[in-house]
Amino acid sequence: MNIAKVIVDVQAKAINQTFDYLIPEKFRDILSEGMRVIVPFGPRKITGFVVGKKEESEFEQLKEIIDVLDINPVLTEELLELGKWVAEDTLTLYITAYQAMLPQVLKAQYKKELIRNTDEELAHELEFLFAGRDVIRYEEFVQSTVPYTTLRNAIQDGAISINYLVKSKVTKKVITFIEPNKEAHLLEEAFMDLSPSAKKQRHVLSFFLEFPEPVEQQKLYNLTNTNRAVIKALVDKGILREYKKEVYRNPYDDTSFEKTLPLPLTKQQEMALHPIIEKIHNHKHDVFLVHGVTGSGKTEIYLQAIQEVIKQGKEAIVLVPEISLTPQMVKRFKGRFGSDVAVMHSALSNGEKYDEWRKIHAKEVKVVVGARSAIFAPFENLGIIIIDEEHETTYKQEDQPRYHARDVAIKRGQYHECPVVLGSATPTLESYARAKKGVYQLATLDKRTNNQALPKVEIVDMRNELHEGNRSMFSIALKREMESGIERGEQIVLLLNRRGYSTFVMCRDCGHVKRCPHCDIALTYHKNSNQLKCHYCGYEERMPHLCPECNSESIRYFGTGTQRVEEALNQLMPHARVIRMDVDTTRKKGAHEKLLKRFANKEADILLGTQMIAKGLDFANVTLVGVLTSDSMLHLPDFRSSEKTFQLLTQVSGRAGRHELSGKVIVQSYTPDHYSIQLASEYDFEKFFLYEMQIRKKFRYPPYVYLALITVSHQNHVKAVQITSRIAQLLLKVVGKDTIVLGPTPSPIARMKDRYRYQCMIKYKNEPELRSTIKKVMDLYADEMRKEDLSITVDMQPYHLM
Ligand SMILES: Nc1ncnc2c1ncn2[C@@H]1O[C@H](COP(=O)(O)OP(=O)(O)OP(=O)(O)O)[C@@H](O)[C@H]1O
Ligand SMILES: [Zn+2]
Ligand SMILES: [Zn+2]
Repeated sequence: MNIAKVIVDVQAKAINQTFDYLIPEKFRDILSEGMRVIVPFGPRKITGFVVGKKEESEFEQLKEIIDVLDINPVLTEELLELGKWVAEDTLTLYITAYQAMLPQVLKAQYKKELIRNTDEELAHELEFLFAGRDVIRYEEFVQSTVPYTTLRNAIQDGAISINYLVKSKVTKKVITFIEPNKEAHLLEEAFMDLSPSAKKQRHVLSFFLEFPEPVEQQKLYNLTNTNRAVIKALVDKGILREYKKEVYRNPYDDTSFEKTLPLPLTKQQEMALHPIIEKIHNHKHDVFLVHGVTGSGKTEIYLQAIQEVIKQGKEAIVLVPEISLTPQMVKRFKGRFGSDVAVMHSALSNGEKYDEWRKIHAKEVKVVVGARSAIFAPFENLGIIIIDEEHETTYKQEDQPRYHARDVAIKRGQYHECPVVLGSATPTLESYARAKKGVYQLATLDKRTNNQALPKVEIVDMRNELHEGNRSMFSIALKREMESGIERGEQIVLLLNRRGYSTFVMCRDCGHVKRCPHCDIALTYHKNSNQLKCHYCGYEERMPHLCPECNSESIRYFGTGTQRVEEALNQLMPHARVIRMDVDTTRKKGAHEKLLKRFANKEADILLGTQMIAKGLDFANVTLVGVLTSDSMLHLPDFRSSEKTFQLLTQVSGRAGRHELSGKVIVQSYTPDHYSIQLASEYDFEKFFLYEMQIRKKFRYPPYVYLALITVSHQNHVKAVQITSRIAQLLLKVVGKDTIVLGPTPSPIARMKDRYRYQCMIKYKNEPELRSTIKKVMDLYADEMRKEDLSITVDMQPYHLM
């Protein structure tokens, strides 16, 4: 077959189709589906994905493929199909979906090199090409006469590998190792010969006498508390030797994880695991919802299910909300499965991400633990997919393609005929409703593994505190509990719920609030730089001394940032040691882990932080959890705000009393009677579910209906309204009579970056044609979108209603 069907990298609606290209003779044997190619497109050369091959084309005079970028396909047949589905389901371009499935490095064209991995004889032509070298530039191969099939075979045998040169740096990292340069008894002699005053050198040698293996230079510095000069002196004397070695940039040092063994399961764990194992054995797809209270041992269930999958020679994907936020989670998977685990998350550098992806692609690992996009891991023999904390909204991508990882997981589970496990202490209403209907299999764990009761929750009415003259952000009860906890040598987690509660600037005299001149939103105060910033467009200005409206001096910032809480805490309890964890203190790579480690080592009494401390943490010594502002989220214009509040309170309460010590939770609130706060304090998920479902039914929200959100934005206000209104009318004409089309209404942020934003929301139960209808409507505006800077976006599963 000498014609390739190619999806090209052009971001335009009109181009969302395959183009035929002729496959030149030299690529004919190796070119296969799922490879990236370079093709001519108009006057340009662009990349594309080969999605099929055929004998004949209805077009004449096809252009030829210029180059092939991969020797092994980067997308499997399954992933090609999956990408097509994702694109169609989310109304995105095929190319956008395919690119979302690959690490960044593979989205661009990078230089490549070929590395010889073996001393054994290569094929004749290859020996000639390498000419005694271990590494050659890929271009040398392209310019040679060596057939592509020969190279492909050598790569498949593992004799040669391809390396992408990212950012002109090699993707592999070079590390310096130090080792003894003499045999043991000679090393001892050398030790004796050293002058007794060379204390540091003697110390290093005594280390090597005990551990004569090579050790990383950096580690050696730490282990022996020494420096470069000392090592260099020993190297110069010929006692030690240094050499450089290429290693994978492994962000996690596998040897540093303590090996763990499967725990004997509790009865409830056993009952949850058993049906999953059954599906694994019978190669059947099914979706399980493991609803287990915090600390009920859900992770141990995942681990043992994966173990079974690995035993069958299959692979596992584990999604966690944003893994950099839960280093403890990585530890648990690496501890059980060691170097069989790849880790993928957004805090890794592009090179590191690529390394992890490549380990999966090369089948060097069995398990991937990762954030949302890890759902596209190129495994070909999946035995299980696990989504931990399935209620987290980070599983929904907010850019194109706007997919939900849960949907993709189920699609892949069906293809591979393997179970999908959703786990949470607070499942989404959507999932729980499905489980109750029997669409998913429900397993309930209502006991903690340590058989401790869930920590008791006390709700403090902050309005009363105010009446009684306590103007601080800490209630009397919280202060009392914190003090007695610290006295007993126990630790405290303090949550500041910052969503919808940022630090804005207001004039106390006239009420004027500083807003962004380009977006319809209050500016946020940044203390360090004494500036006001817009979080949507990046606009910034200096904090004013006087109110621009009334010239009063009483302009100041409101709201409670973590910094301010920290200051207040230091005043209230000067002896307490506080670790603050928020976006500011965790920006640096590895900072997150360091802070948690310090807390685990009891270097602080209080861990103060935002949402990021609410989940996944497991510290034995934490007995008190305080929630400073439990209701700040309740008033956001989002129908899920009660659900999110319930989830957050339940999750953060679960951080206390997880081991021997029992725990307590204090929730401060201005709306203590709100059902989501009341029911969270009673850990009554079932009751919350029933109550909230009634509300969703009454107001017609998911899971009773599906939503689609169309957002139109334009610099001209009238135009934005008109187009949204026209779209709403067009849709109204074709949808069924049960379907509701709302709009045009201003988006919750009605202006952003000087563009007016209007939206149209569709609530429907059954509209099989809705996607194609919306597509047709969008096509009407395709020209205007290209030429007039009109933007129309569609979200078929909106989470951020902002
Ligand atoms: N069968 C078991 N026997 C004894 N201890 C167990 C068992 N299973 C789990 N544990 C321990 O119980 C604690 C809680 O388990 P785990 O963290 O897996 O719970 P979880 O349900 O995932 O909690 P969360 O939702 O709060 O993250 C952990 O310290 C874990 O090591
Ligand atoms: Zn004023
Ligand atoms: Zn702005």
